[in-house]
Amino acid sequence: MDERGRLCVGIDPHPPLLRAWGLGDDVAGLREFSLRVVDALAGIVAVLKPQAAFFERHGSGGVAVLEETIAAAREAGVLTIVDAKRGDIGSTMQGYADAFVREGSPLAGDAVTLSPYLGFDSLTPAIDTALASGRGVFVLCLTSNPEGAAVQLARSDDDGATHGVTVAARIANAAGEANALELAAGGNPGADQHALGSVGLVVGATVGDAARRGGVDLAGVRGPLLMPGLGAQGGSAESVRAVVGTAWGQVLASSSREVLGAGPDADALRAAARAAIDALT
Ligand SMILES: O=c1ccn([C@@H]2O[C@H](COP(=O)(O)O)[C@@H](O)[C@H]2O)c(=O)[nH]1
Repeated sequence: MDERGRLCVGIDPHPPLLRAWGLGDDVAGLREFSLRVVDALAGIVAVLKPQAAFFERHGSGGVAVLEETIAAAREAGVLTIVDAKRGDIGSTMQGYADAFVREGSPLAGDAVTLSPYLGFDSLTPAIDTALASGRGVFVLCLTSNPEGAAVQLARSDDDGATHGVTVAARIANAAGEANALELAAGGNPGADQHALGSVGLVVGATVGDAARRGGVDLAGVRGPLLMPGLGAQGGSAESVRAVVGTAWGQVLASSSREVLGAGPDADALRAAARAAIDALT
């Protein structure tokens, strides 16, 4: 990010995009699309984010393309976040951890997105496995879709001590605690205020003042903020700034359809990505 800026481009091979690129909605089209995106953008963006759903919908052949895409990105020197949004009871979570963040797994990028709906602590196997293999996780906190707030900004009143704390704030606080432990274990218990831990949050570029309303201390998380929603969902560099306030140094904003829609021409893809990077600078 220091070298290339704050943009992540999602690899979301929607059927209409495949068609617009002159490709079939099949495994061959998926492969061509994904490898062209890696080839065009690997040298200029900080991170690529393949959306697992659009690979899985093609069955085992699609999953093989996801593996090939992750390997191609690694070979080309760009980080990947596999957007899989996994979450389950702890014992099953270890299976997801082995798939998505374990060293040597063909489905492991540099980080994976996780859903904390079964409780933040159910994610421990994935967080531990990620840390052990030099990878990271991004936990859903304030998602970009309008339906998310009903759950994420709900306030719990299940015990007197935490009465009125939002779900999102609990997630953010737990991520902050994990990062504080990691940073302290690394011999940096707060001396470098800019150091970030490996447990990031997903915070939509579209959520406006939800962090303030939900009592979510984004700067206090001391982890990266993956911010989808640029472009097609209405988010912009300005809306990102409004969402994060003083946590700007943690931002990795993400766009899929808006950048991908500029293709299939590689120069046009690169120009769209550069424009987004510049806007975020
Ligand atoms: O809160 C969230 C979490 C994940 N996403 C994912 O990001 C991309 C957005 O695609 P666009 O084409 O830029 O809208 C997509 O893969 C989502 O599943 C999100 O949008 N919001």
